[in-house]
Amino acid sequence: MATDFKFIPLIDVSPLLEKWDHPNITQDEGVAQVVRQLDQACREAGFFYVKGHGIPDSLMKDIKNIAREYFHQPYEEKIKIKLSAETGYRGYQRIGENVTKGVPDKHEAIDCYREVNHGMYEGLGDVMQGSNICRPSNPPNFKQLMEVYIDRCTDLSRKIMRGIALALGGSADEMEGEIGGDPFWVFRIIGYPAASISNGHDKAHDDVGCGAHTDYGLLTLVNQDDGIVALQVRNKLGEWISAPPIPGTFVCNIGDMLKILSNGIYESTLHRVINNSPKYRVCVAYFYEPNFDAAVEPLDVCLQKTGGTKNFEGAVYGKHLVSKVTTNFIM
Ligand SMILES: N=C(N)NCCCC[C@H](N)C(=O)O
Ligand SMILES: O=C(O)CCC(=O)C(=O)O
Ligand SMILES: [Fe+2]
Repeated sequence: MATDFKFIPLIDVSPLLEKWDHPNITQDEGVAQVVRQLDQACREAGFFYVKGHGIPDSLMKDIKNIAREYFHQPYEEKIKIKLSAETGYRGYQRIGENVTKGVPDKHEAIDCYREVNHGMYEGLGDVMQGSNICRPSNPPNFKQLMEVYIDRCTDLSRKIMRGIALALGGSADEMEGEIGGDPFWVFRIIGYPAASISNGHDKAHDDVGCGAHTDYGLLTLVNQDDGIVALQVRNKLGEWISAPPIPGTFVCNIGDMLKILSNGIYESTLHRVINNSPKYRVCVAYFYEPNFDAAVEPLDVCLQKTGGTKNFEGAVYGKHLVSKVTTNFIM
C-alpha cells in the first residue's frame, strides 16, 4: 500500500543482474540487498529509480533524440502511421486524442505492441491485431533502434521481475511461464508540448500532459527527458511527489497486474505528467506486461502472507488491456 512517501528511492540493480540465473541466488548477500530495496520501494511508493541496469547511456539518449526528431516533423509526415482500430491501436496519435478519465491529454505519441498474428489467442487477440505501422520508417534508423531498445528493456524487466518475485517470497521464476513467459510488451514514445505562456497571470489550471492513471501490467521502465521535472506520483496523503529525471536511470513503477498477483502487498500507484517547462518534453516508456492470455490471480505465496483471502478479482491481462485501449481514444 502506498505510504506518505516524500521521494522515490534509487536502487542499484547491478548485483541482481550479475547473478540473475544463479542457482543459489537467494544466498547472495548483494542480491538480497537489492531484493530488500525492491520490496521496500514497492510497498511504500510503487515507484523506484534503477541504476546499474546495463543499458548504455548512448542507447537511452539516442532513442529520445530520434523520438524528438520524429515529433518535430510536419503533421502530414507523422499521420502516415496514424493509430486507429484498424491498426490494432498501433501508431501515431496527435495531441488530445488520448483521453484519461474523460479529459484529453496534452501529449502526442506512438504506441507499439508485441505482434499479434491472425488467430492468436482465439478471439481475444483480434482487437490488438494490426500491421506494424507503429514502426516508422522516418527518421531512418528509428525502426532498428526501437527493436534494439525494446529487446534490452524486455531483458532488463524480466530480471527486475525476478528480484520482485523474490521480494514477495516466491521463487525467482514465479512471474515467468504462464504469467509472463511471453510478455505482451507495450512501447510508447511520447511528446509533451512546452507550457503555454500565460502573460504572467496565474494559470487557472496546469495543462495536463497525461492525467492521473495507473499502468496496466507488471512493470514500467520510463526513460525521461533530462532536465525537465514533469512526472508526479501520488502518495497516500494525496500529495503529488515529483520524480525528477536522474540522468542514466529509469523510473520504474508497478502495474495493475502486479497488484493482483501480490494480492495488494504492492499497488499500482497513481501518477500523472504536467510539463510546466518552456521546453518540449519527450519520454520513452516501455511496459513489461503479462502474457496476453495470462489469467492473473493472487500468487499462493502472497495469499498466505495476507490472510488467505483474495483481495482482488482475477483478470485476464488481454481483456484488461483491450478494455483500456478501446476507451482511451477520441478520434
Ligand atoms: N499502456 C499504458 N500504460 N499507457 C499509459 C497511458 C495512460 C493514459 C491512458 N489514457 C489511460 O487512461 O489509461
Ligand atoms: O511521461 C512520463 O514520464 C510517464 C508517462 C506515463 O506515465 C505513461 O505513459 O504511462
Ligand atoms: Fe503511466
